[in-house]
Amino acid sequence: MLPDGVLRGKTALVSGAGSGIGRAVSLRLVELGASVVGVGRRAERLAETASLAGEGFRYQALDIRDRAAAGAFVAGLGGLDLLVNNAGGQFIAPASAISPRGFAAVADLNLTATASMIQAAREGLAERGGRVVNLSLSAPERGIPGLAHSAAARAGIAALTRTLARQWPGIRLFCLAPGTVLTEGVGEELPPEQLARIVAKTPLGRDTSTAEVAEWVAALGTGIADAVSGSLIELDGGSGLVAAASLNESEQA
Ligand SMILES: CCCCC/C=C/C(=O)SCCNC(=O)CCNC(=O)[C@H](O)C(C)(C)COP(=O)(O)OP(=O)(O)OC[C@H]1O[C@@H](n2cnc3c(N)ncnc32)[C@H](O)[C@@H]1OP(=O)(O)O
Ligand SMILES: NC(=O)C1=CN([C@@H]2O[C@H](COP(=O)(O)OP(=O)(O)OC[C@H]3O[C@@H](n4cnc5c(N)ncnc54)[C@H](OP(=O)(O)O)[C@@H]3O)[C@@H](O)[C@H]2O)C=CC1
Repeated sequence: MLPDGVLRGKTALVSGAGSGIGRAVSLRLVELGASVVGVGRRAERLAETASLAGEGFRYQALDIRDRAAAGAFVAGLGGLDLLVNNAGGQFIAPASAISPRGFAAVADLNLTATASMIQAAREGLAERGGRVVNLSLSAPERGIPGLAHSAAARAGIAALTRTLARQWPGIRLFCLAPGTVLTEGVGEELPPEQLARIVAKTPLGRDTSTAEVAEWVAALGTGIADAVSGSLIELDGGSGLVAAASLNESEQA
């Protein structure tokens, strides 16, 4: 448990703040004293987060894939202590059924648009010795049947995180990779029985809660882990050790 007020005076930008992990992260950062700016496409979901967070949270409807709007918004924030790139997602499909446009849409959201967010925030983060936390998937480098596009994009973000950690030593960058977090979003993609089977295959036999992800993001935001940069931290009950997630019924498709 982090001490009360540990993030007082800090400013954070959280993408995908209107639901699931992004909402939990935003609420925890505000609870610890940070001023949080939340973005996402659906203003009504962001407004719900705002009503739960109270003072300390403001929001803007924004599609991170709209480069011009996102770049201008992020640069306009000025000094930034923490950027949480949580907006992301994909559709589940066998690799053989992913069209070039489908691949490009997922690669854009989870890699290229996310990279643009980091680039747009670079100066504001550097001014304050800031930190970046990129939400990823556990063990994308091992391959995830059903998520060829997303695994490729998330492995790309892990490589970008390592590269930027070398090139921008004034900014700490992390990838945080949950295994299964039982959010509404994941529930729309996978039926409960399949989620239960994936969770049962993990060494710890458990899912990861939104509160656990939020606590990790907040902790990374405090500077407690400033001896680290560029790392992929797997918060997944050991799922990545055994490649527990296979989202297609058949491994081969
Ligand atoms: C159990 C643990 C492991 C799971 C861990 C992961 C958990 C999570 O990520 S939780 C979050 C869950 N929510 C989501 O992931 C939903 C997010 N998805 C989206 O927002 C969208 O699917 C998108 C952004 C990825 C794509 O949106 P958009 O650009 O609007 O896409 P279009 O509808 O224009 O389609 C573009 C292209 O993609 C093809 N496509 C779309 N859906 C499918 C599908 N289900 N199967 C195959 N192909 C699909 C679509 O057909 C288009 O291609 P063309 O037909 O060639 O034009
Ligand atoms: N739940 C899980 O088991 C796991 C989740 N993850 C990752 O964690 C992150 C959060 O997932 P989770 O909370 O479960 O799912 P959600 O679907 O609830 O969260 C995704 C968020 O991203 C926002 N978003 C999507 N596309 C865009 C866009 N183009 N511009 C701005 N915001 C966008 C959505 O808001 P809106 O639609 O309003 O734009 C939504 O708030 C995702 O990156 C996900 O892939 C990783 C591993 C496991």
